Amino acid sequence: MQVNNLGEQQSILNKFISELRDVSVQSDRMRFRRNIERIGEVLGYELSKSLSYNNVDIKTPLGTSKCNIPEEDVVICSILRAGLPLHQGLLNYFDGAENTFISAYRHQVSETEFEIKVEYLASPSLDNKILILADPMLATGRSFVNVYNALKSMGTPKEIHLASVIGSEQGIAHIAEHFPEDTKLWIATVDKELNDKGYIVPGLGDAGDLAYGIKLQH
Ligand SMILES: O=P(O)(O)OC[C@H]1O[C@H](OP(=O)(O)OP(=O)(O)O)[C@H](O)[C@@H]1O
Ligand SMILES: O=c1cc[nH]c(=O)[nH]1
Ligand SMILES: [Mg+2]
Repeated sequence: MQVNNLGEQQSILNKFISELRDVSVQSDRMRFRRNIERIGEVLGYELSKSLSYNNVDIKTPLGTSKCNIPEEDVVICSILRAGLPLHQGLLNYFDGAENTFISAYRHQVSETEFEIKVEYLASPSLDNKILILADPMLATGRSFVNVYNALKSMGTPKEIHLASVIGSEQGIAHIAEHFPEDTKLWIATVDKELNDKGYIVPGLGDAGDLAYGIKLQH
Protein backbone atom coordinates (compact mmCIF):
# COMPACT_ATOMS: atom_id res chain seq x y z
CA MET A 1 0.00 0.00 0.00
CA GLN A 2 1.21 3.49 -0.79
CA VAL A 3 0.87 5.79 2.26
CA ASN A 4 0.61 9.52 1.54
CA ASN A 5 0.87 11.32 4.90
CA LEU A 6 0.05 14.88 3.86
CA GLY A 7 0.67 16.31 7.34
CA GLU A 8 4.39 15.76 6.80
CA GLN A 9 4.42 18.83 4.56
CA GLN A 10 4.00 22.34 5.95
CA SER A 11 0.63 23.50 4.69
CA ILE A 12 -2.63 25.04 5.90
CA LEU A 13 -3.88 21.45 6.32
CA ASN A 14 -1.98 21.34 9.63
CA LYS A 15 -4.03 24.25 10.98
CA PHE A 16 -7.28 22.35 10.23
CA ILE A 17 -5.93 19.27 12.03
CA SER A 18 -4.86 21.33 15.08
CA GLU A 19 -8.40 22.72 15.39
CA LEU A 20 -9.89 19.21 15.26
CA ARG A 21 -7.58 18.09 18.07
CA ASP A 22 -7.80 21.19 20.29
CA VAL A 23 -10.21 20.64 23.24
CA SER A 24 -10.91 24.38 23.34
CA VAL A 25 -12.00 24.46 19.66
CA GLN A 26 -13.39 20.99 18.84
CA SER A 27 -16.59 21.43 20.89
CA ASP A 28 -17.82 23.84 18.20
CA ARG A 29 -19.60 21.15 16.18
CA MET A 30 -20.06 23.26 13.08
CA ARG A 31 -16.33 24.11 12.95
CA PHE A 32 -15.44 20.48 13.67
CA ARG A 33 -17.55 19.22 10.74
CA ARG A 34 -16.33 22.00 8.46
CA ASN A 35 -12.69 21.25 9.27
CA ILE A 36 -13.20 17.59 8.35
CA GLU A 37 -14.92 18.76 5.16
CA ARG A 38 -11.99 21.10 4.36
CA ILE A 39 -9.57 18.22 4.91
CA GLY A 40 -11.70 16.12 2.54
CA GLU A 41 -11.20 18.85 -0.08
CA VAL A 42 -7.42 18.84 0.44
CA LEU A 43 -7.23 15.02 0.32
CA GLY A 44 -9.38 15.02 -2.83
CA TYR A 45 -7.15 17.59 -4.50
CA GLU A 46 -3.99 15.66 -3.63
CA LEU A 47 -5.37 12.31 -4.77
CA SER A 48 -6.60 13.90 -8.01
CA LYS A 49 -2.92 14.26 -8.98
CA SER A 50 -2.63 10.46 -9.15
CA LEU A 51 -5.58 9.93 -11.54
CA SER A 52 -5.49 9.48 -15.32
CA TYR A 53 -6.40 12.48 -17.45
CA ASN A 54 -7.83 12.91 -20.94
CA ASN A 55 -6.77 15.88 -23.06
CA VAL A 56 -10.01 17.23 -24.55
CA ASP A 57 -11.07 20.21 -26.65
CA ILE A 58 -13.18 22.71 -24.71
CA LYS A 59 -15.06 25.36 -26.68
CA THR A 60 -14.74 28.86 -25.20
CA PRO A 61 -16.64 31.93 -26.50
CA LEU A 62 -13.44 32.89 -28.37
CA GLY A 63 -12.00 29.58 -29.55
CA THR A 64 -10.96 26.13 -28.42
CA SER A 65 -8.80 25.23 -25.44
CA LYS A 66 -7.13 21.89 -24.81
CA CYS A 67 -7.91 20.91 -21.20
CA ASN A 68 -6.84 17.96 -19.05
CA ILE A 69 -9.94 16.36 -17.53
CA PRO A 70 -9.70 13.50 -15.01
CA GLU A 71 -11.44 10.22 -15.63
CA GLU A 72 -14.94 10.48 -14.27
CA ASP A 73 -15.79 7.00 -13.06
CA VAL A 74 -15.28 7.87 -9.39
CA VAL A 75 -17.37 6.40 -6.57
CA ILE A 76 -17.05 8.02 -3.13
CA CYS A 77 -17.98 5.66 -0.30
CA SER A 78 -18.17 6.98 3.21
CA ILE A 79 -18.51 5.11 6.45
CA LEU A 80 -21.36 6.42 8.62
CA ARG A 81 -21.45 8.44 10.82
CA ALA A 82 -18.17 10.30 11.01
CA GLY A 83 -17.47 9.82 7.30
CA LEU A 84 -20.25 12.22 6.30
CA PRO A 85 -18.35 15.54 6.47
CA LEU A 86 -15.31 13.95 4.82
CA HIS A 87 -17.61 12.65 2.10
CA GLN A 88 -18.94 16.17 1.50
CA GLY A 89 -15.41 17.57 1.19
CA LEU A 90 -14.48 14.95 -1.43
CA LEU A 91 -17.77 15.50 -3.26
CA ASN A 92 -17.11 19.26 -3.40
CA TYR A 93 -14.23 18.47 -5.78
CA PHE A 94 -15.43 15.23 -7.44
CA ASP A 95 -18.85 16.74 -7.96
CA GLY A 96 -19.93 14.25 -10.64
CA ALA A 97 -19.03 11.17 -8.57
CA GLU A 98 -21.37 8.32 -7.79
CA ASN A 99 -21.86 7.67 -4.08
CA THR A 100 -21.94 4.70 -1.74
CA PHE A 101 -23.01 4.83 1.91
CA ILE A 102 -22.22 2.11 4.40
CA SER A 103 -22.56 1.99 8.16
CA ALA A 104 -20.02 0.63 10.63
CA TYR A 105 -20.06 1.05 14.35
CA ARG A 106 -18.31 -0.36 17.36
CA HIS A 107 -20.45 -2.69 19.45
CA GLN A 108 -18.81 -3.07 22.87
CA VAL A 109 -18.79 -6.67 24.10
CA SER A 110 -16.75 -5.83 27.21
CA GLU A 111 -14.94 -2.81 28.68
CA THR A 112 -12.05 -3.21 26.22
CA GLU A 113 -13.40 -5.50 23.47
CA PHE A 114 -15.66 -4.51 20.62
CA GLU A 115 -16.87 -5.92 17.34
CA ILE A 116 -17.55 -3.87 14.22
CA LYS A 117 -21.13 -4.08 12.97
CA VAL A 118 -21.65 -3.32 9.29
CA GLU A 119 -25.37 -2.99 8.56
CA TYR A 120 -26.54 -0.41 6.02
CA LEU A 121 -25.21 -0.48 2.45
CA ALA A 122 -26.41 1.49 -0.57
CA SER A 123 -24.08 1.38 -3.57
CA PRO A 124 -23.85 1.48 -7.34
CA SER A 125 -21.75 -1.17 -9.10
CA LEU A 126 -18.07 -0.72 -8.24
CA ASP A 127 -16.87 -2.72 -11.26
CA ASN A 128 -13.97 -0.97 -12.95
CA LYS A 129 -14.55 2.26 -11.00
CA ILE A 130 -12.18 4.44 -8.98
CA LEU A 131 -13.30 3.81 -5.41
CA ILE A 132 -12.54 6.45 -2.74
CA LEU A 133 -13.31 5.01 0.69
CA ALA A 134 -13.60 7.73 3.34
CA ASP A 135 -13.49 7.60 7.13
CA PRO A 136 -11.82 10.32 9.23
CA MET A 137 -10.56 7.87 11.88
CA LEU A 138 -8.27 4.92 11.15
CA ALA A 139 -7.71 3.51 14.65
CA THR A 140 -7.44 -0.29 14.66
CA GLY A 141 -8.28 -0.31 10.94
CA ARG A 142 -11.03 -2.88 11.51
CA SER A 143 -13.82 -0.61 10.21
CA PHE A 144 -12.02 0.00 6.90
CA VAL A 145 -11.32 -3.73 6.48
CA ASN A 146 -14.83 -4.93 7.43
CA VAL A 147 -16.38 -2.35 5.11
CA TYR A 148 -14.07 -3.39 2.27
CA ASN A 149 -15.16 -7.01 2.75
CA ALA A 150 -18.83 -5.96 2.64
CA LEU A 151 -18.25 -3.94 -0.55
CA LYS A 152 -16.80 -6.92 -2.43
CA SER A 153 -20.32 -8.03 -3.42
CA MET A 154 -20.72 -4.68 -5.28
CA GLY A 155 -17.99 -5.40 -7.84
CA THR A 156 -14.25 -4.97 -8.30
CA PRO A 157 -12.91 -1.41 -8.51
CA LYS A 158 -9.98 -0.71 -10.82
CA GLU A 159 -8.37 1.57 -8.21
CA ILE A 160 -8.87 1.94 -4.47
CA HIS A 161 -8.04 5.14 -2.58
CA LEU A 162 -8.54 5.42 1.18
CA ALA A 163 -9.12 8.93 2.58
CA SER A 164 -8.69 9.56 6.28
CA VAL A 165 -7.85 12.34 8.73
CA ILE A 166 -6.04 10.73 11.69
CA GLY A 167 -4.55 7.25 11.64
CA SER A 168 -2.51 5.10 13.99
CA GLU A 169 0.60 3.22 12.91
CA GLN A 170 -1.06 -0.05 14.02
CA GLY A 171 -4.20 0.68 11.99
CA ILE A 172 -2.20 1.47 8.86
CA ALA A 173 -0.29 -1.82 9.25
CA HIS A 174 -3.64 -3.68 9.60
CA ILE A 175 -5.19 -2.21 6.45
CA ALA A 176 -1.96 -2.74 4.50
CA GLU A 177 -2.38 -6.47 5.19
CA HIS A 178 -5.98 -6.62 3.96
CA PHE A 179 -6.26 -4.24 0.98
CA PRO A 180 -4.75 -4.90 -2.47
CA GLU A 181 -1.09 -3.87 -2.74
CA ASP A 182 -1.74 -1.01 -5.16
CA THR A 183 -4.21 0.70 -2.76
CA LYS A 184 -3.32 4.33 -1.98
CA LEU A 185 -3.92 5.86 1.45
CA TRP A 186 -4.32 9.66 1.65
CA ILE A 187 -4.16 10.70 5.28
CA ALA A 188 -3.80 14.07 7.02
CA THR A 189 -1.73 12.89 10.01
CA VAL A 190 -0.54 9.72 11.78
CA ASP A 191 -0.23 9.14 15.56
CA LYS A 192 1.83 6.42 17.22
CA GLU A 193 -0.48 4.93 19.80
CA LEU A 194 -3.87 3.38 20.53
CA ASN A 195 -5.17 3.12 24.11
CA ASP A 196 -6.74 -0.05 25.55
CA LYS A 197 -10.17 1.03 24.26
CA GLY A 198 -8.86 1.32 20.70
CA TYR A 199 -8.77 5.14 20.66
CA ILE A 200 -5.98 7.01 18.91
CA VAL A 201 -3.60 8.81 21.30
CA PRO A 202 -3.28 11.78 21.26
CA GLY A 203 -5.89 11.67 18.44
CA LEU A 204 -8.89 13.90 18.87
CA GLY A 205 -11.44 11.82 20.80
CA ASP A 206 -14.59 10.40 19.22
CA ALA A 207 -15.07 11.95 15.79
CA GLY A 208 -18.70 10.83 15.39
CA ASP A 209 -19.69 12.28 18.77
CA LEU A 210 -17.82 15.53 18.14
CA ALA A 211 -19.47 15.96 14.74
CA TYR A 212 -23.00 14.87 15.65
CA GLY A 213 -23.38 14.49 19.45
CA ILE A 214 -23.04 11.62 21.89
CA LYS A 215 -24.90 8.46 20.91
CA LEU A 216 -26.42 5.88 23.23
CA GLN A 217 -24.61 2.55 23.29
CA HIS A 218 -26.77 -0.41 22.28
O1 LIG B 1 -10.25 1.85 12.88
P1 LIG B 1 -11.33 1.46 13.85
O2 LIG B 1 -10.78 0.90 15.12
O3 LIG B 1 -12.36 0.58 13.24
O4 LIG B 1 -12.01 2.80 14.35
C1 LIG B 1 -12.41 3.80 13.49
C2 LIG B 1 -13.90 3.88 13.41
O5 LIG B 1 -14.43 4.27 14.69
C3 LIG B 1 -15.29 5.36 14.50
O6 LIG B 1 -16.58 4.95 14.27
P2 LIG B 1 -17.60 4.59 15.44
O7 LIG B 1 -17.70 3.12 15.62
O8 LIG B 1 -17.27 5.39 16.66
O9 LIG B 1 -18.98 5.07 14.80
P3 LIG B 1 -19.54 6.56 14.61
O10 LIG B 1 -18.88 7.12 13.37
O11 LIG B 1 -20.99 6.34 14.46
O12 LIG B 1 -19.20 7.35 15.85
C4 LIG B 1 -14.72 6.06 13.30
O13 LIG B 1 -15.63 6.93 12.70
C5 LIG B 1 -14.31 4.92 12.42
O14 LIG B 1 -15.38 4.44 11.62
O1 LIG C 1 -9.70 7.56 18.31
C1 LIG C 1 -10.76 7.15 17.78
C2 LIG C 1 -10.99 5.80 17.48
C3 LIG C 1 -12.15 5.44 16.90
N1 LIG C 1 -13.08 6.36 16.65
C4 LIG C 1 -12.88 7.67 16.91
O2 LIG C 1 -13.74 8.50 16.64
N2 LIG C 1 -11.74 8.03 17.50
MG1 LIG D 1 -17.82 7.16 17.22
